[in-house]
Amino acid sequence: MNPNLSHLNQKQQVAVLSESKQLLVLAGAGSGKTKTLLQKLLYLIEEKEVSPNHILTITFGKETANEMLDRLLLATDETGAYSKVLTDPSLSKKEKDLERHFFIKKYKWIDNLTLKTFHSFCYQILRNYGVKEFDNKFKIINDNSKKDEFLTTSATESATDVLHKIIIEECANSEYLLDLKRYVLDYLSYDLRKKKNNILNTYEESKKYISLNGTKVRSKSEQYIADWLYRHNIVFKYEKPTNLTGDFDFKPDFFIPEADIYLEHVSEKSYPSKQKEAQYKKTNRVLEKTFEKQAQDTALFNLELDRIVKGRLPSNYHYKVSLSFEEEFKNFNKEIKDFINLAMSVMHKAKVENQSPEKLYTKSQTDQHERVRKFYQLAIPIIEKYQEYCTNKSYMDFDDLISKTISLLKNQKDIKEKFQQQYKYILVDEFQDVNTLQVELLKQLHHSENQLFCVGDDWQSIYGFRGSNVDYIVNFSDYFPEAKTIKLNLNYRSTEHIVNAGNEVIANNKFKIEKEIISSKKSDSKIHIYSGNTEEDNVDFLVDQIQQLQQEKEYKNDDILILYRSSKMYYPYQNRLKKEGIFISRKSIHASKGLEAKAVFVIGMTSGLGGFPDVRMGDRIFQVIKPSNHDLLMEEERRLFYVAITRAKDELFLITEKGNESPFLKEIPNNVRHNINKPLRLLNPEKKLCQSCNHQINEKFLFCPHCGENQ
Ligand SMILES: Nc1ncnc2c1ncn2[C@@H]1O[C@H](COP(=O)(O)OP(=O)(O)OP(=O)(O)O)[C@@H](O)[C@H]1O
Repeated sequence: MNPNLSHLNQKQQVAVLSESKQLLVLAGAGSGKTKTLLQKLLYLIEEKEVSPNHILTITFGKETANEMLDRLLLATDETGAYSKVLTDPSLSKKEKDLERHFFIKKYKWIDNLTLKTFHSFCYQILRNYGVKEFDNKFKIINDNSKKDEFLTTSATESATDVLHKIIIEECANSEYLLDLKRYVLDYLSYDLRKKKNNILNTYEESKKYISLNGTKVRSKSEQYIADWLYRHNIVFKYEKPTNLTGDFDFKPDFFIPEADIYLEHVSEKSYPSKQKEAQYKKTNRVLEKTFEKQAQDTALFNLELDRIVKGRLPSNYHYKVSLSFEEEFKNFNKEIKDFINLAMSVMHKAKVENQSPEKLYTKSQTDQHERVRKFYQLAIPIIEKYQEYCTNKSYMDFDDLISKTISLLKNQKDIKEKFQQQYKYILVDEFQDVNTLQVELLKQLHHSENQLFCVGDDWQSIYGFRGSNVDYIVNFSDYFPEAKTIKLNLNYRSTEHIVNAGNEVIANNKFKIEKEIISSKKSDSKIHIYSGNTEEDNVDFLVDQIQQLQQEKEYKNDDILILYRSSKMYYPYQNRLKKEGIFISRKSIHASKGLEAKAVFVIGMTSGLGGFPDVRMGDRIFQVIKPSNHDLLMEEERRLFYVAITRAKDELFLITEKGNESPFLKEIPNNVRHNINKPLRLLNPEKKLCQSCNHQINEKFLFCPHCGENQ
């Protein structure tokens, strides 16, 4: 272990040596934030003789925590044995994890460090000290996502299972069930909506409203009548072909057999009903009429419908219908799933923003749209019951881990003091991605006499959609008033063209901290921007360039990285790369944080929906929790682009489609770009076709990489 500060540049050294109680190390990509944080850790232990027990290091992902542990082990293990473990290709990830565990145990000082993710840190606190706040033998409930961090203490049921169960229970109340069904029919059922929007050309197709029992009717008011009858357990026939006198066929709007009543609803669109009325009269039948005007006021309309059937049905006709969830929703499994997913997202977002279901409900009811109000009327009771259920079963989800730890520290001063005394140094990586709960937790843990050391890059904040808020880093001193900031502006990773392109791109964002990042490397080549005429051209180009890098520059698989905004963009490339025997790392940009490679290909640089940027404002339902803003979402997309291009050390390729280029490409300055528009055939005239399979190959190849035939 050697905290040799001469490896650091001057500003990095200042950060390591700083005694500030609240410090933000703010830097551009590749400027050594992680390196500085680790050096700080080593310096504290080695030079300042701080006990590892007094240091808390927090990271975002488990991978990053492991990477930091690896870097500490490598710096400590002078035998070289750990280095061998890490580079041993025969060891699986699981085996390497196990080895890491053994090595940590061997080096006591590393074992005594608290180097954890926010979640695993809170998990540990609640297990050991949370008994007054919650059952400390809690289990983790998650939403079917891949987090396997706490596998051994996970609940056997998922959050979705629980919500589903609760909805079924809630539907024992017929009012709730019918309201949910109305919501599903009105707002979630895609097939019905599709039908509604179609041009209606036949009389039958113009029945575009669907009532609770599945009857298709012609107007919203008729739907209301049908629903009212169904809710009151009254059997009815709609537009049943009828002939009362034997010489005239017609279709009454409604017929209620039990009461022997015919009901016609009259609106401006109704056909004249004189002939029908004559039939009823001739045969002495009871005809009742309702009018469109009455339907405007549901309270009055209810009374009117009640008056119509009163006295003609058994007196208990209005007794609540007993309906079964299974029966009512048997054709709507997908819609119920969508409703549950929406309720889950709302619950998650509300927790991250620290908003109670009660408060959310009140806010939602002032929304001008019925759909939004109705959603919350249905979802809030479910969310409240879900919380009760989880408490009863001692379940906690990932958000609860943090919020319960916060309330533990707030409610129990002795425990809070214990942690404040213990953690004299709190080091936080990737600070740009914190959310409201995480900032609150840090405030609770940080004592004014201790040091809070945060590193991050506001230009790389890309998790706003998951609840993180770039404001915490941009306005750090609003939240930590004693704060000092050190800016690291020397990029060690990328060539000057790439660094300049990054600076120029991010200059288009308004909500940021100004910094001028400088490169430490001269550029050999410009940024390659390829716009093919077809998808095939793009695939050809990517394959060709990878082969050239491998053959001419001897790049290994690890030296090349393919990045995309969304995984769909990779589909056209997938099979071809496999066919060509090219096994290169590929990642979504969100998952590429902290990574670097000699050559980076960013594919799918197109415009429009599903391209890049891909700004989606989300469902209005979420606006109740936190209003979204198009410009801010656009800035987050641009930061995502910045993260993508700054992963490249030497070569950067941006692949787009001619005529459909991403607007971000225009932001790359002309003096650092190399535009390529021609298809590969014209680019590389020295290419030839394989004699056996006709595949286009490099002139120099002795065999075809596609079919293997000698040339
Ligand atoms: N003072 C330095 N001298 C030489 N190389 C350095 C120095 N500081 C950092 N580096 C190198 O620069 C590269 C980037 O460093 P590091 O990963 O710590 O940056 P980062 O700021 O965390 O990056 P990003 O935020 O883009 O993921 C690494 O290869 C690292 O070893």
